[in-house]
Amino acid sequence: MTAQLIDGNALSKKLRGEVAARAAALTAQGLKPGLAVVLVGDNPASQVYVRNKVKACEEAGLHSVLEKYDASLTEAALLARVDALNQDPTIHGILVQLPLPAHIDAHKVIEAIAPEKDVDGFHVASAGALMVGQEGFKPCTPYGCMKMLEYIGYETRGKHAVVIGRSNIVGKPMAMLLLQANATVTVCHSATPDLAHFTRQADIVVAAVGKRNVLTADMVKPGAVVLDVGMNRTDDGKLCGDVDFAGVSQVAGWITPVPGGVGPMTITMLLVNTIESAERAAQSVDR
Ligand SMILES: Nc1nc(=O)c2c([nH]1)NC[C@@H]1CN(c3ccc(C(=O)N[C@@H](CCC(=O)O)C(=O)O)cc3)C=[N+]21
Repeated sequence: MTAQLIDGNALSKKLRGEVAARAAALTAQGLKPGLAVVLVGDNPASQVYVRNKVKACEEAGLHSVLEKYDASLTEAALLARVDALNQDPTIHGILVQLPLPAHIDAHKVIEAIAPEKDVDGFHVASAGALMVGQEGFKPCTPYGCMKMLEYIGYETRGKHAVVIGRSNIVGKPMAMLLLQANATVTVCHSATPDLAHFTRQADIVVAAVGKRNVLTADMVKPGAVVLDVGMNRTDDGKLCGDVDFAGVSQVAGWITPVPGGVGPMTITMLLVNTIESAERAAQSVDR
């Protein structure tokens, strides 16, 4: 292994400590920051993620409410819950865990969240703000990736970044953040004919496809930074990313592991967005 590891757990520990200090200061002022997590159905992966989010809140001194509903919950009932949380002054962030059951229109639910409580950064208003460079919540996973680049002191200006994947929650916002950080950005996806042609030119590769071994050693420029957003399982049930870690870590300069890389950073940035939202709420009360 020649690449240096970008340790998402270590960076998370540092950043969550900062969140905890800000949460303590707000709490002392009489405003306890609060996150509501809404889970519909019994997707086993979602159960684990949601539990991790609630646990992270507790450890950082944030108040959290977990609302669990069974898969038969109607769209109207969910929209009514979101509206109640929008009105609730003890809640500063609302996260509706995805995926939602097929009978519920996820877009409709996300658009129902008040943008000032959209700590996932999934609302069209948040996406639009990111696109035009206005203030708004950044989606947690790409935001966490940018923090990892900052952590290793990586200068993105003038570098070529290749993002593999074009989802609304990772690929597209990742490209926007890198662009804002003065990188030259290429977005590749399932219809890109020769992926390796692009990745071989990249100083930064972000793999966000959801498929194992999308990126192999022969596709990586020596010294490149490789950020692995994938969350997959090997045949024997172990968690793994989109990157062939064993091979790519022989060529790359920096690499994120899975687990212990981007995953914990996603939760960390959720806490950061929530504390930010609570601080904004505190300021609007002060005035
Ligand atoms: N509204 C919404 N917001 C989300 O942010 C959201 C979502 N829905 N739906 C599902 C995905 C997935 N996601 C993860 C977050 C952290 C880890 C994480 O901490 N992973 C650990 C390992 C966890 C394990 O062992 O399973 C790691 O990589 O080290 C993983 C996955 C957030 N998501």
